[in-house]
Amino acid sequence: MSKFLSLENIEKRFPIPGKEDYVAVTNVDLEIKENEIIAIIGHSGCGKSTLLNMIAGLDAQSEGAILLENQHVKGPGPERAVVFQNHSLLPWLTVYQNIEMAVKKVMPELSASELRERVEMFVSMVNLDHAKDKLPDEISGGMKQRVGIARALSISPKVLLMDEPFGALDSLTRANLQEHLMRIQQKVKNTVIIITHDIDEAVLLSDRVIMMTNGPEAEIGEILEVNLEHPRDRVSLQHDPEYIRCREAILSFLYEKFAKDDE
Ligand SMILES: Nc1ncnc2c1ncn2[C@@H]1O[C@H](COP(=O)(O)OP(=O)(O)OP(=O)(O)O)[C@@H](O)[C@H]1O
Repeated sequence: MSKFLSLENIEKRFPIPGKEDYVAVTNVDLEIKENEIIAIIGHSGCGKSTLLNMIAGLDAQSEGAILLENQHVKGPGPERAVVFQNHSLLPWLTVYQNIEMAVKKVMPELSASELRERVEMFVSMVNLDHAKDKLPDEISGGMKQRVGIARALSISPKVLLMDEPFGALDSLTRANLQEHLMRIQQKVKNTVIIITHDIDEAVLLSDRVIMMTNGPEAEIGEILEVNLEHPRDRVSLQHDPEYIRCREAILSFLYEKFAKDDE
């Protein structure tokens, strides 16, 4: 089987004026399968965003290669959509228009009716039909994040990259968005890489959890397989031995093997 997304021996160094380069991440080797959901977890500063930005093509690695379906990643592209923590919506456009703009840009060949159909499908997918004509300032943080997810998915990316997408939200809104994501993922089944600080979120959503050691020179410390069927139900999982095993493995990695004093 051909490879889907490969990170090959990635290192990222940042130049520091007057000093040696800061090596943020090093030796990162990872094969990600199509339709796989990967969570990346690690203490603050271990290079999670750095890694995601390189996969997004927003920043270049210093060493190594990133290949998506055998093509080198050299810059941003519509096959890799990103959702950030602070939903970067355009404030002067409505919910509908924010999604429409993305679709228009990536799929200029669509007719007016195909465009409308596609935008409406993604507005509905995140249950925002009632708010489609509102401006970002007129909706809640959780709703904004749903628009960000709909906008990212509306261009049919091969890979959805999420940098702590629910990090700024309260726990109930966060749980609600996780449900949305799981439901949508059952339908669209694309490959997802999600950065999180939240152990339960990592186990609930992902097929594998990539645990990073602390920086500088952060590396992949351990990779945990989450052997739980999708769709998952957060309530029944609480008592599932596999869920408990995964939680404990991450807790032990973060707070015993790679504990960090300043957090
Ligand atoms: N442009 C830059 N110049 C110099 N150092 C940088 C730059 N960007 C990131 N770093 C450093 O690289 C390391 C990794 O940063 P990164 O933001 O990827 O970590 P993170 O794991 O995503 O952190 P957090 O969980 O706090 O968001 C940090 O020590 C950070 O200070």
